Amino acid sequence: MRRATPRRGDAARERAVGDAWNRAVVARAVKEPEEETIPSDDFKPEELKFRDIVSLWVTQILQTYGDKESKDNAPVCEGVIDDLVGGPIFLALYPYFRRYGGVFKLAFGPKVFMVLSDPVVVREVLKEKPFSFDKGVLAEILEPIMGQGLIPAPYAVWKNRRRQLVPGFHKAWLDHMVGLFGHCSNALVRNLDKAAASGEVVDMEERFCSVSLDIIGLAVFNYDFGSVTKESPIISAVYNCLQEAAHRSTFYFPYWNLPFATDIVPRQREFKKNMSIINDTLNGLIKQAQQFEGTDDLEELQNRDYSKVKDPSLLRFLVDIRGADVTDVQLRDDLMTMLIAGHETTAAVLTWGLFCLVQKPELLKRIQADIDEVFGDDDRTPTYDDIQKLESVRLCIAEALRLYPEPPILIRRCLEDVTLPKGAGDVEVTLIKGMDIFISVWNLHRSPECWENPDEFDPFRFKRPFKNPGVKDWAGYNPDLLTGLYPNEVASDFAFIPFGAGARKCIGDQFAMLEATIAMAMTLRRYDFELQKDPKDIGMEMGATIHTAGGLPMKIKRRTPAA
Ligand code: HEM
Repeated sequence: MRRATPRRGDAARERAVGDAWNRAVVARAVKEPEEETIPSDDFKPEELKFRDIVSLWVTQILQTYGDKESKDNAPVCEGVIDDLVGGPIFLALYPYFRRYGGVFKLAFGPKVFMVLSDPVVVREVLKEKPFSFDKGVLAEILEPIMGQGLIPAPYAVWKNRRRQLVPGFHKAWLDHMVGLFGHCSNALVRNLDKAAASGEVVDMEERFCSVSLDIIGLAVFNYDFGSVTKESPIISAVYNCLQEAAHRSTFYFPYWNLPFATDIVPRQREFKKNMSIINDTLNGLIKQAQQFEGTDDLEELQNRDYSKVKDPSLLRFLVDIRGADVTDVQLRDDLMTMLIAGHETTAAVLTWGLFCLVQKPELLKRIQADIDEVFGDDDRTPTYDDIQKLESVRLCIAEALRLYPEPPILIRRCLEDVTLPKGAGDVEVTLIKGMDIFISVWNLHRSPECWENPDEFDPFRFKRPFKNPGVKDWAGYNPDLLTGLYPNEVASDFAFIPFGAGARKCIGDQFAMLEATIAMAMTLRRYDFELQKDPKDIGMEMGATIHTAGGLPMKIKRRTPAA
């Protein structure tokens, strides 16, 4: 099996690249603009991927915005910029959160931004006042790739598109997707049989990336990347474009907008070529879908028998349901956004989930026994009902999302002044119009104020209530509210937000939970795993996101499920 995208090097090299990266961008933040117009030579972003973009959003904000003196009332954490480099920024923010609390202003060098890690405050921003914020610098960096797709889209576009996209994830379609997830996960586990027989070490992160890529391609546009078995030119093009977005963010001026830049500058030519590959493929798929006249009756679409539908993709649904005002460009942007948003996120939770489980052999045995109880020795693919019964697997996925949220930081920019509730803090802070905000999902998910033994992998914590009157107006975690596939922001009163919350919450949360539960259950049912590296060396990458540095090498052994 080969991975569709270039692999990263060893952990030391990862750190070197990341270090150079952070130093280049942070150096830019503290130098006068005229001293430097290009990043230093030691920074080579060739292997940056989508997940690294988050790091850019973070560092971009560090470079561009903030007013230390503004009348926001927030505690100010001052320091030297070097304290923030040398590791992922979201990790560096954790000790400051412990020292300064759930709302503080980080002022390192000339730059300032607000860090929010308090559930009551986060509830206010995401749920109560979602339209007082936009995606700020995140939208600026993603726009050349995702265009006006849902993630970067400004409010006016977002409102329209969200209304059309959400019905696409209806019950009948998700039920049908369960079959697809089983089919693709089956290919994954069959492929692992060879490694189990030969004793070969496999990188499980790579395998999970491939299966989630194949799933998103088929589900969203009925396109088979087949990445479990071969390389894919289109996905390499996607990654290359994301790298270019990363590269662009290190420059002071948008030279790529200069006349002829896309024809003269080699990397701009490359970018243009890759964007053409992606656009040609997606446009071809859109045209193909448009050739067949379907019904535009939403009720009929949502109730159809998907087992009889030739093309059950989300694209097909969007083409059928599209309003007269939706252009092909908008459809392309929607597809591109979903391809990016729905791929590595799911691969990451599977990777970290397995990483945590192999370190707890007793727990792993218990989860495998639960899986055996549902399937016995029947080697079938899971149904929707099975997933409901597989509560402990779902809780493992949720717990992996708590400990390793992807993305670990949500980014916003204030469109108007917003006064925050106090939460665990003593003072009332006002977010000032124009200010950049990091909502630290990482801090929230590991806050000792909200979780017992927050660093412990303990999936069954979600079965126990937790309260802390010290966080004013926080309802605590209530397992009685655990009704859907995972313990969401309602059950945790915004202490657990792996899929975000409020109006801009992830539209693929159910999809992702079903997919991850099936892939995890089918993998654990068939194999035992032995980690081939010291867990301490399975570090995080330098970006603000959290894939492993160097993969998840495992030896695997076929197991016999209990009848
Ligand atoms: C484990 C898997 C996933 C995780 C952890 C995840 C996480 C998130 C988060 C945190 C947000 C909110 C971002 C913000 O508020 O700034 C988001 C938004 C989004 N996600 Fe996901 N996601 C996952 C899977 C998916 C999948 C499978 C799809 C599509 C098939 C998807 C599509 C989207 C879209 C379109 C948005 C933008 C929603 C909007 O702004 O209205 N995600 N995701």
